[in-house]
Order: sequence, then C-alpha cells, then structure tokens
Amino acid sequence: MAAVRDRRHLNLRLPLPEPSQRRPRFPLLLPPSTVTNTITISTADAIAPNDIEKLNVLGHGNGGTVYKVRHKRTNAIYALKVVHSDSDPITRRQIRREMDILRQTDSPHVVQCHGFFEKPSGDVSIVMEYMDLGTLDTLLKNNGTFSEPKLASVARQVLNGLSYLHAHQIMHRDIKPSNLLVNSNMEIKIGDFGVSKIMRRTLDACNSYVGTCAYMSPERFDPESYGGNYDGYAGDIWSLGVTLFELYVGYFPLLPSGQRPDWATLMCSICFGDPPSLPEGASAEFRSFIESCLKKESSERWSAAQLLTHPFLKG
Ligand SMILES: Nc1ncnc2c1ncn2[C@@H]1O[C@H](COP(=O)(O)OP(=O)(O)OP(=O)(O)O)[C@@H](O)[C@H]1O
Repeated sequence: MAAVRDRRHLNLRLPLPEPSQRRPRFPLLLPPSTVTNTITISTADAIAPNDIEKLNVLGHGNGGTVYKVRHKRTNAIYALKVVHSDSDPITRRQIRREMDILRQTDSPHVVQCHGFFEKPSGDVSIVMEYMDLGTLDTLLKNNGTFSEPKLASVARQVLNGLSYLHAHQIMHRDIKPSNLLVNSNMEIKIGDFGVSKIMRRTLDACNSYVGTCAYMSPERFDPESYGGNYDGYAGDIWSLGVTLFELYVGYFPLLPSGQRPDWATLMCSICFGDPPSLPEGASAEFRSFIESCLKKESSERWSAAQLLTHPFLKG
C-alpha cells in the first residue's frame, strides 16, 4: 500500500500541490486574470474593494476566511472569501484554482461568483452569492437529521450540479456537507472548488491526493489496488453517497458512531470494509440509491446523469 507508506501524519485534509498543473485554457470569455483592484459585478457596475463593507465572519476554511459583506451603494449582500497575502503557497494556489473554475461555471446548482479582486497587498478575494443558511453541515448540527424526502431534494440538486460540472470535465473532489451551501429557499449549491480539477484531455491522469480524507472513495485512498489512476467523477459520487448517508443518520457512517477519525482507521474502513448499510427503516429506494453511490468498484458506481433517473428521486 503505497498510500500507507506515504502518509506519516494523521491529517484528514491532505491538499498536496500539483506542480505540473498550469492554469487551464478556458472556452468562455473570461474577465482579465491580471491583478485588478476592482470587483466586476456586471460590466456596467464595477465596484472597488472599498465599496464593500464587511459585516461579520461567516466561517473559516482551510482556504481562508469568508465574510458576509454589504455593497455600500446597492445594499446587496454577498459572501466574500479572502485569502491573505501571508497564506501558504498551497492555499494561494487553491483560491486561484477556485477562481478559475468559478469563472467558467454557470449553473443554478453551483455557487454563483460575482467577481474577483487581488489587492496590491497580495490579498486575493472572491465575491460570491450569499447563502443565508450556511452549509448542510450547519443544518445537520442545528436542525438534526434529514428525512428521505428532504434528502431526495438535496440529492437531486447536488446531482444536477455534479452532472453540469462533469459534463464540463470538472471534478469537484471535495464533496461533503460543509461544501454544500444552502439558502432559505432550500436551494443547495456546490461551493469550495479549492481542490477541484479541470480535465483538459479525456485521458488526463487524475491521481493527486487532495480533498478531505473522510469522504474519499476507496480508489483515491489506494489507487494501486484499484487499478491505477482513479476516476474523479466516480469519486464525487462516492463522496455524495457518504454525505447523504451522514445527513440521514447524523454521524459519519464509515466509522463506529462517535469514533474520532484518524487516517489509518479511515483508510482501513474505506478500502477494506464493506460499504455501510442504512439502518432499518430506510426505504428500499433510498437503500438502492445509496448502494448505487457507494459501490466500491468505481466502474460500477452510477454516474450523476444515471442517478438523476433513479426511482428515489422520482417523488
Ligand atoms: N457563499 C457563501 N454564503 C454563505 N456562507 C458561506 C459561503 N461560502 C462559505 N461560507 C461559510 O464559510 C465557511 C468557510 O468556507 P470555505 O469554503 O472557506 O471553507 P470550508 O469548506 O468550510 O472548509 P474547507 O476549506 O476546510 O473545506 C463555510 O463553512 C460556510 O459556513
């Protein structure tokens, strides 16, 4: 197990850089990527960073701090993700990657981006739509577990987002409750593209070890045992299956309830254990849906487009 040999620290989030990765070419017209001191809300309404007032901190991620902000002139509310100039190179690379991806995505199921700016000080910021209920992780902690009808709605929306991303050769690689944003219309949008990857060629290798370990598929933990390069699209589906399972039962399903995850235990559970089974009481449709996401063999896992036709989502 090369993966075991290579890991010395118990770190659930392992964002290793990809030295060979270059900024991708985009098929769509993009805003200028050079240093700019303005935020482009629309071509007719560009605002300077000074036009934005920070209201409060919404959260901290590996990649920086997210603030709730107000546009002073229009009163519009946004979320502003800031990575400071003194952040480590990996973090700075991640926010640039996120900017690159958000520049070319346009889906109701992917968080919308309203602009970017980079201050002369080196701080890099992304202005995003504000999702007023936070993330699915917040909802789980505050409101408890999700019913099957609610999960079907979550699954349908996330799969629409994944289907869009995968059709554009973008793999998210870090699907988990805290990266799925929610608003009070119960719209779910995929966010945090810091470790995502755009596949420039169909046969591009995708073997970097990034993302949050707990939600990683078996073939990402141990690519050698699973035939070499992993399929990142199928990896996103595995992560969605774990996420939905967790929202249903209220705890991370791949470890005994309450156990603190360490890397080795996780790896054994994901790579050598059977996929978890839903508790009694789950419907046959939901059980079948989760099984279709959590096939250990990635080639047997359903794609996002296939899952959108699953009977569980028919209601
Ligand atoms: N568009 C948004 N609207 C409202 N809140 C947001 C938005 N984006 C992020 N947040 C809040 O900020 C927090 C931090 O987000 P961020 O994307 O930086 O990191 P994360 O996904 O929580 O963590 P990690 O980087 O470790 O994956 C989120 O958990 C969420 O609570």
